[in-house]
Amino acid sequence: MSLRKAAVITAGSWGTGLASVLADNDFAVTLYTRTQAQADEINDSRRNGKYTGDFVLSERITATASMEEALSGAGVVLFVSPSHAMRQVARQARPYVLASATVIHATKGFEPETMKRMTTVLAEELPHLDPSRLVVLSGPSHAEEVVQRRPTTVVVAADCLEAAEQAQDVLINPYFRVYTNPDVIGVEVGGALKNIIALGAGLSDGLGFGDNAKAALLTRGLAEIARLGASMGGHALTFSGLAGVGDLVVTCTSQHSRNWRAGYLLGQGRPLDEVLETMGMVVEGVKTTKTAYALSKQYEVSMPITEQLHEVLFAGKEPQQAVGHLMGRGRTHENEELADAFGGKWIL
Ligand SMILES: NC(=O)c1ccc[n+]([C@@H]2O[C@H](COP(=O)([O-])OP(=O)(O)OC[C@H]3O[C@@H](n4cnc5c(N)ncnc54)[C@H](O)[C@@H]3O)[C@@H](O)[C@H]2O)c1
Ligand SMILES: O=P(O)(O)OC[C@H](O)CO
Repeated sequence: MSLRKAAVITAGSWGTGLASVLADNDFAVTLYTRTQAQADEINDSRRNGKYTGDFVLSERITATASMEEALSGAGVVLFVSPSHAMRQVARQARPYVLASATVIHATKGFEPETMKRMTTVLAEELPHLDPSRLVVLSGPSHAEEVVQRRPTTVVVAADCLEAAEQAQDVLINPYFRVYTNPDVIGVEVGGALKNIIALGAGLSDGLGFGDNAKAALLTRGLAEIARLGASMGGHALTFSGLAGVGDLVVTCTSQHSRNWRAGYLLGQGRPLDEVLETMGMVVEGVKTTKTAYALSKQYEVSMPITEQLHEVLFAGKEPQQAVGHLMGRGRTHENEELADAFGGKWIL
């Protein structure tokens, strides 16, 4: 059987997870690695040790440190680099990405310097592509479970329905269920912002708080995500879907989560630099906290959890003090819109 060709850029944990899905879906996959040593390891041992441990990669996956070789003839291209590296990686890829390719990104974050979403960065760096066909993939999906073919659901969004359906078509299989969604902004913003709340949930667990605190963080965190997301142009319903609640739940409750684990170590009193060093993998929530804090000011949206986490991460505030601040704020309604909706019915 002649296999269709897909390229996955770059070869971290999620890149490896998605390469495995594509290999299972009858693609010959080329995985772009940052170093020749990593490509050699993958090709020789069928393992990507640093990122997916002992998981044995499909024979259909080949690694290369050459961007040209990775992208040559690829009808499907997946960008999965950390958000801070997306522009550089896309620029490097530009000469080799076919104009006809289905281009999907699965990165959760904003460009730190510009606060731009990843489809914006890709549209700027790949000007020969139709921007309405750029697809974002998001949702509750830890690579550790995807490589073991455990049931997982995700969402793909694009302005162009046909492009979203093409992405759905190449990725869906019996253990990887892919839904389409028209809300590119909502899906990208939801996927990025949940990492902040996951850091907070880890911090809460590291401090020894209980399930009540975590449920509060999830619920009030979702309110913040939806407020900023809607101000940026996302649709409220997206935040109650896979790219909102779904991803928030998995990232705040799973020990696979890099963001939760980083928060947990911070909660145990470890300094941020040391935590990031220990993790060895990207913890998107740290840079995203800085961006979301700035966006909350720009859009004049109240984001108290993000604000307190920002103080803890970047201004040396003690986590206990941040919790005291959150719990001791002035009294408010749970939801202003709901209070307004019931306005006539309150007994005054
Ligand atoms: N790991 C998961 O389960 C998972 C699931 C869904 C989404 N994501 C998202 O996918 C993205 C990637 O996460 P990950 O967990 O695979 O990260 P990772 O740390 O496992 O891997 C990152 C990869 O990017 C490469 N890289 C880092 N900096 C680079 C640079 N400057 N230039 C080129 N390459 C560079 C690294 O070599 C590595 O191959 C993140 O936005 C993350 O939020 C991850
Ligand atoms: O491991 P994390 O915290 O980077 O989260 C990975 C995915 O976004 C979970 O859906």
